[in-house]
This record gives sequence, C-alpha cells and structure tokens, in this order.
Amino acid sequence: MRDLSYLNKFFYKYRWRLIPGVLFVIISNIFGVLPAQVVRVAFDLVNENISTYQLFSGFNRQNIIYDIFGASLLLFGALVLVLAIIRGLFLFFMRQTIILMSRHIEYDLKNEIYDHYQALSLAFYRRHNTGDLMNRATEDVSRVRMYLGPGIMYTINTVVLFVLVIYAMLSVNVRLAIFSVLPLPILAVIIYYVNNIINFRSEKIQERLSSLSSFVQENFSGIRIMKSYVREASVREKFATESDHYKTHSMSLVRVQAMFYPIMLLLVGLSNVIIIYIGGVEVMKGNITPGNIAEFIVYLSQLTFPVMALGWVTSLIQRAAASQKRINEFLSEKPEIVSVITTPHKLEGAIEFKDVTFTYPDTGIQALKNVSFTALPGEMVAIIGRTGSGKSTIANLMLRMYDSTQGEILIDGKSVRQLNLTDYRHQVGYVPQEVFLFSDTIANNIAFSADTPDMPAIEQAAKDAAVFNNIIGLEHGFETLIGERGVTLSGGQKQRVSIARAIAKYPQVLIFDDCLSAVDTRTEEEILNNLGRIMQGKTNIIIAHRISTIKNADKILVMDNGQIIEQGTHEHLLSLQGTYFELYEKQLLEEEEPESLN
Ligand SMILES: Nc1ncnc2c1ncn2[C@@H]1O[C@H](COP(=O)(O)OP(=O)(O)OP(=O)(O)O)[C@@H](O)[C@H]1O
Repeated sequence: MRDLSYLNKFFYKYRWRLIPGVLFVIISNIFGVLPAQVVRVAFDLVNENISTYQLFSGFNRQNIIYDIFGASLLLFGALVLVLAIIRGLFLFFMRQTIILMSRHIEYDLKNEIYDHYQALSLAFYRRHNTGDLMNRATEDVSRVRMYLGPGIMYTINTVVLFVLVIYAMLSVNVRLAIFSVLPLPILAVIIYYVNNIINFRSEKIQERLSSLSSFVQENFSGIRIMKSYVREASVREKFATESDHYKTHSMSLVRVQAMFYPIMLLLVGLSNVIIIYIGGVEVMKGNITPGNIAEFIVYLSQLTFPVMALGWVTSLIQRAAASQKRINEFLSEKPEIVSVITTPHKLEGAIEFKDVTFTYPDTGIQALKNVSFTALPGEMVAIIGRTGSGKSTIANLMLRMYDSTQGEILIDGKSVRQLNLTDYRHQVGYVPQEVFLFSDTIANNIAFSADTPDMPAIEQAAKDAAVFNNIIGLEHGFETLIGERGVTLSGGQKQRVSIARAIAKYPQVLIFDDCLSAVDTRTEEEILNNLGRIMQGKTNIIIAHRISTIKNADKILVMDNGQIIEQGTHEHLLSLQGTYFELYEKQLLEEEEPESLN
C-alpha cells in the first residue's frame, strides 16, 4: 500500500475532479436508498387499503376506491422512476469525474515513465529486457489505473451506501437488520478469494498467450531459416504443444468462473429467505409492517453489488500496489550519465583520450586499458583490431554513452562530462555497427535528426552515402516504406541509408563503427571520397576491419585486448613490421588467393 502513496500527488493535481466525484457518489447513493422507503409506504398502502376494498365488496363504491388506490400506486411508481433517473444522472457525473480522472493520471504516469526511461543510460537497457520495460509502462500502468478509477469509486460508493443502508435498516428493526446482512461478509470474502484465483489463472493465461505469440513471431521472423532447414513439421508440433498449454489454462479459468455466479446467487437468495422469514415473524409480533419486508428486500438488492465490489476492489488494490512497486523501482533508478551544464558549446572536433580505462558496469569486462590518442579537426583517425578488442567501446565513450572508469576524455580541451550532452550529441554523427532503421519511409529515416525533413538535404546525404541511385530505382523512391511492412533493403543498402542518416546531420565529428563491411570496395571508395569532401576541417573516426578502408587515414590506431598497441600512418605502421604489417600481409594474401585460383 505504501507504494501507492506515490500517486497521491496526482490526486492533488486532479482534486477538482476527485472532490466533485465524491460528492456525486454520495448524492447518487441517497437517491439509491430513497426508493426503498417509497416501496415500503406503497406496500403498507396496499395492505391497509385491501381490507377497505374488501369491505365494500358488492357496493359500487368499491370501484371508486379501486380507482383512487390505483392512481396513488401509479404515483408511487412514477416517484420510484424519477428517483432512479436522478440517481442515474449522478452516477453518470460520478463516472465522468472519477473515471476521467483515472484516465488523466494514467496518461501522466505513462509520460512520466517514458520520460524517465529516456533519461536512463545504456547500462540500464542492458540490465532489463524490452518486454519488461514495456510491461511496466503499459500493463502495470493499466492495473494502477484500475485502482485510481474503479477502485476508488467503488470503495467510496460501498462505504457511503453501507452507512446509509445500515442506518436505515437499524432504525426499522435491529434484529432483522443483523440477520439480513449476516451472509454478506461471507459473500465478500468468497468474492475476494475467487477473484484472486481468477486473477492468478488469468495471469497464467496471459503468460501462455505471450509465450505463444512470441513463439509465432520468432518463427515467422526466421521463416527463411525454418524453411531452409525443413523444420516446419517440428515447429508445428511445438506450436500445438504451446496451444495446448494455453487451452488447459483457459479451461481451468472457466471452471472457477462457472462456480462464481451460482455461489453468489445462492448467498443473495439466502439473505432474501432470511429477511422474509425473520421479517414475517416480526410482522406477526407487530414489531414491523409488511412494507418493511419489501423495504429490506430493496435494501439488500442495493447492497449486493457493493459487497461484491468490496471483494473485487480489495484484490484490485493489491494488484495495483504490486504494479506500482514495479513502476517505482524503475522511477527511482538514477540516470548514470547526467549532464548538468546547460550552456551550448560550438564543437570544433578536437578529441583526446588521456589514459582512459573502462570496465563495463554490468558485465565487469575491462574493455579499454590506458588508451591515449588524439583526433584533431580535419583528421581522419581509423581504428582497427581483432573482434572484441575494444573498438566500439571507444565510440561509446566518445558519445558519452558511458563514463570512463579512469582517465579523461577531452573534447576541445574540456572534459566530456563538462559539456551540455544534448547539444554535444547534436553535433556528432554516429553510424552504429548494427544497422537500425525505423519502420518508416527512407526519407524520414535519413532525416531522423531533423525536426522538419528537408528534401534537398536528404537527397544530398543519400548521394554522399552512394545510395541515391538505389533509392530512386525503387517504385516509391524516397517515400518507400522500409521495415516490417515495407520493402526489404539489402544489407549494403541498409548500411548506406544508415550512413546517409549520419551525414544528413552535417556533424562536426563523424563516427563510423564498422559500417562499410557490407559495401563493395568500389562503393566504399566512393563514400570515402565524398567524406573527404564533406568532412573537410571536421573530425572523422572510422572503425574498420579492412585495411583497404583505412589506409589513407591520417592516423591509424591498432587495438588489441583493450589497448592501443601501434599507432601512426599506414606507411609508418608497415615499416614497424608488427601486428598491422601481419594483418596487411594476411589481407593481401586473401585478396590475391581467389584471383590465383582463376
Ligand atoms: N554493452 C556492453 N556491455 C558489456 N560488455 C560489453 C558491451 N559491449 C561490449 N562489451 C564487451 O567489451 C569488450 C570489447 O567490445 P567491443 O564491442 O568494444 O569490441 P570491438 O573491437 O568493437 O569488436 P567487434 O569488432 O567484434 O565489433 C568485449 O569483450 C565485449 O564482450
């Protein structure tokens, strides 16, 4: 319950919906209780008049009495109807205020969670899977909303109605009042337990359903592999097994639900029997009138739903508290990368790594050891080395996705921690190793960094990334949809669209993380030539595996096991006859071999 107190700030924010909402609940309940008293008066009227009516049996006066009697009964009927309409009106207002408030809070909470997610660093995203992140922002928020809306509304409703009805009952006859509400607590407890069982089983069904849908999704995504390995039959069997689990769980839920309503009706029926029996005895004793029995039956029907709601709301609040606990866990996560400086800085592009050591916080892997180098504006600095040697880690640190464990990273002579991060990242273009394109048009993917896409700039970026001709060759050109529902681009085309996205920013620093691997050498040369033109006076960092990509760089860093083992120009590194030289020889041999086979 303590976890739910986080939401109190929202109750304050929406107090002008909550307070009228509570008033509407009270008013609607008053109009809900009044008809019972009208029914009592009408019943007693019938009772009294029936004897008068029979007294005039055989006289023509009897018809007049009948008419008067009928008309007054009609009046009572109309009164009950009017009261019900007024009650309905206030019920409408009650929902319009309290349920609407819950929707507003749901919206605020989702935005708050989303904003917070965005402020969290990459390490957080590595620790938690996407499904978990999504669940907390959607499913958990929906459960919390059930507490904010129906939970609060029915709780107030139940309390108010109980006070009004129990008071009315006690003022008529204490004995009858006690006996008639006796089965209700049992009803509330049963509903609470049954509801918990229903929730538990529903969650199991939900789990089965999501496992079934992720199974299907994965198999359809990997349909090529599945078909080429001829695994259709075995996958079908697995699907049948998954479906069977889902069916078993669904049937166990239906069994509980099937028992739920008969038990509920039995208990309500029992209360009615008690009212009629004890009420009848009291009437015979002359303690109450027959109208009181009718009045009690109406009270009971009024109480049935709130009592049921009590059990339901209790388990609903428990679930909401568990969900809010999960939400709070993430909301209390502090972003590891914070940028306190707000003054913008016009980036020159001088980067210096000073004795930088870095260990990934989540895995404890030391990816960089005492790395020092500089990259100046106008320079192209290349990084080469074996897989896992720490190349991408250097790119991560340059973008300040992580902070170094030791040493310093200076940008234009200032520590990267002392820069306005948003402003800094705006001026850096980054092409990651794994291409990621959004399910959107090619134009929008290239113009991702811009708030308003500028078509000539998009086209120029596509030309510089040597993908322009491929794009205009498509039926819808730049407006072609890519991603799940769109066209599938080749690996090399995707890499070049991703490069165009970075170029379109006109960055002061451009970082290529092994993003030319799927591009043929001729196209690679074309892109590098274009880069030479557009990145004049700017800083270029290129991570690559092929020496042909980087041989013209101003400086080449050779990485091994998190350390820079050699650095210098291509010629200098060759003259060292070290690791770079070996790599060069090996790659030269690989290039020659296919030719000599011909
Ligand atoms: N986000 C991460 N969290 C934890 N450990 C990581 C992370 N990224 C990389 N590592 C680890 O850090 C080390 C260096 O990885 P890095 O990606 O920098 O290598 P790389 O030289 O870019 O390799 P490749 O050429 O294969 O891309 C590896 O041992 C890797 O397992």
